[in-house]
This record gives sequence, structure tokens and C-alpha cells, in this order.
Amino acid sequence: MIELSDVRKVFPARRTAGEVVALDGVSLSVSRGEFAGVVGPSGSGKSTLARLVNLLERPTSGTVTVDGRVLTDLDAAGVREARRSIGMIFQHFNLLDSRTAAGNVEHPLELAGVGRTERRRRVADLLDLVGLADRHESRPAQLSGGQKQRVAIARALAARPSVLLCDEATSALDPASTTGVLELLRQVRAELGLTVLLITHEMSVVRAVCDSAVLMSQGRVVDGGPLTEVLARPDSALAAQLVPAPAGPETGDGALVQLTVTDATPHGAVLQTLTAELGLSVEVVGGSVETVAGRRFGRLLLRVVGDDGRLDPALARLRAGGALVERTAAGDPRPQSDADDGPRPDREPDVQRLADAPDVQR
Ligand SMILES: Nc1ncnc2c1ncn2[C@@H]1O[C@H](COP(=O)(O)OP(=O)(O)OP(=O)(O)O)[C@@H](O)[C@H]1O
Repeated sequence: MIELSDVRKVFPARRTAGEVVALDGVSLSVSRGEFAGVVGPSGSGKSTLARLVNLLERPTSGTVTVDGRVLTDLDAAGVREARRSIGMIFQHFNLLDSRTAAGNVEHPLELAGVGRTERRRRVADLLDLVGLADRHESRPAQLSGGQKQRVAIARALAARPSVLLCDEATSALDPASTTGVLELLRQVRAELGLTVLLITHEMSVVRAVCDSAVLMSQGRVVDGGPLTEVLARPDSALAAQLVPAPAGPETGDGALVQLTVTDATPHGAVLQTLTAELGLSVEVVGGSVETVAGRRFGRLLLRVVGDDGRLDPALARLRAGGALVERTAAGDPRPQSDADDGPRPDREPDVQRLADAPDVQR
């Protein structure tokens, strides 16, 4: 379990006088065994948030609790000990080039003082778990990106953590390796009962593996929740990024109506009501369907032509019956996300990425 309560992180600005508010009162709760995503534009505070969970950075104020332990109350020795239950993987793997795959996985066990026989046994089990049973002696330079990340996952799991933090863990991988690593993360989450917090800028990653997600903007959590709930909210900025609304035609007769399709909503009845009951002509002019959190989710854009006066009462009635329908404007059917806001005015362009930070696991 991970709990952040009203966390604020202020850095002194690197190049100018003044400060940078990286996190501005963030509260977040991730249940045991949950796979949670953190998304948001560059500079929104995602990496800072990840670094706070294992106290690589101390918050300026607020509390961080992991598995019931308030990390922000611990002294340095307590934090070091607590970090053993928090594994972390990075975009650029952070493997030791001079060591073999087995040597990399073994390293945290050496640091923890685990005996040689037990170390060897655990390394073999871990490399087996990540599908690299035949690559014990390979050095990082001899491995593909996906294989390197598998070694990093095995290393992160060596201390038997209860929480795994993934910071852009698939951003440097090709699509096939990304799929493989994400499947592995789902698998280890299920087998080991891990709580996973995954920082990413890729919505496809969230769609593929997360149960829940938060959207960050300018150091704040601006939207979030279980994905199935988020997607059913018509005004959700996060939903708009997960499954972007189809662009509507610029011109044409009639009204545009957006119909959100989920496993649980009666979308078939909407089409039937509009056509058969109201005698309106309905044409699908755009749409997309995705699998999110293992469920089908889509948005259809309908052009509805006929007696316009009958449309709004019909939509209200359909909504009352659980359908997710709303009138929308051409070309701009949903509230737009802030993903393209560009950098914050106070953003420092060359902030050191978490991937380059000292790796506590090494
Ligand atoms: N050590 C630091 N010193 C000064 N400012 C920092 C430091 N770390 C982060 N920041 C600033 O805090 C803000 C949030 O940065 P952070 O790296 O957490 O964002 P992010 O969402 O992870 O972005 P990206 O996706 O580009 O990595 C940015 O304005 C950044 O410049």
C-alpha cells in the first residue's frame, strides 16, 4: 500500500533565483496489489512523485506511508531499511556493465548480507522468473533492451519488495519488448502480490496494464481513479487522454452526439431509441474502440438528423437509463487534455532525470 498525503516538494531553482514547486499538495492512495499509473505532461511532477515514494527525495511537507510505515517519520537508517521493501526500475535500466546478468541480480543481495548459497539460489529463481534462465553469464552489452529491463526487474525483486516503482520503464524499448516487459510486470504483480506504481507518458502503457491512474498537471493530481470509473465519466480529462474522442466533421446537417461505449452501458439501446423510437436518422461519423484494463471501451461520434427538439429530451432519458451520451461540437467533442500545454514557465530544461539519479538498488 502506498499513501501520499498532501505532499509538497519545492526545489531551489537551478539556474535562477527562486523556487520550483514540483509537487503542490499531492494526495494519492494505491491499494495493496494494485497496478497504478501516473501520467501527465513533461514537468508535471511524475518523477518527483516516484522519488518521494522511496524517499530518494524528502517532501518539503506532507507524509509518505508505505505498507503502513510512515517513511517521512523515519531517520536515515530507518529509511534505508524501509527501502528494501520498495524496488525500482528505470528507463535506462541502470545495470552495472562490468557484471553479468546474474551478477547484477546478485548485487543487492550481497549488499544485504545474504549468504552465497542463498544468493545463488535466489538469482537462479529470479532469472528464471523473468525468462532469462539461459542468460546468467551475459553482460548488459550482450543483451537487448528488453532483456536488460528483465535483468533490472529481477534485480529490483531480489530483496523481495512489496512495492515496485517503474519510472518510464518501457520508454526506451521497441513495441515488442514493451509488450513483453509489461506482460512480465503483470505476471510478477500477480505472482508476488506486488503493489506497482508506474510512471509513464505513454497512454498505451496505462491502457495495457493499469487498474487505476492519476493525471498530473503542474505538480497536482487533476484527475484519477480506477480506470473503469474514469472512463465512464464524460468530463474526465484522463479518459480523454486514454481514449481520445474522435474528431468530428467540420460541416454537415444535424447534431453531433458522442456515445461512450463500455461493457456496462446500454449503448445498443441508444441507437435503437434514436432511430426506431424517435425517427431520427443516425450515422456513425467517427469512433475508436480500445481495450482498457482488460475491458472494451470506445467512443462513437454520431450525426443525428431529424426533429432537433426531440433530441435533448431523448438524450436526458437515455442518460437517466445509464447511457453515456452527450451533445458535442464538431471537431472538439471533448474537453481537451493539457498534455500539449508545453513546458511550465518555471520548468528547468535540463533537470536530471530519475534514470540518471543514483540507484539505491545498486
Ligand atoms: N532536483 C531538482 N532541482 C530543481 N528543480 C527540479 C528538480 N527535480 C525536478 N525539478 C523540477 O520539478 C518539476 C517537475 O519535474 P519532474 O521531473 O518531476 O517532472 P516529470 O513529470 O517527471 O517530467 P518528465 O516527464 O519530463 O521527466 C520540473 O519543473 C522540474 O524542472
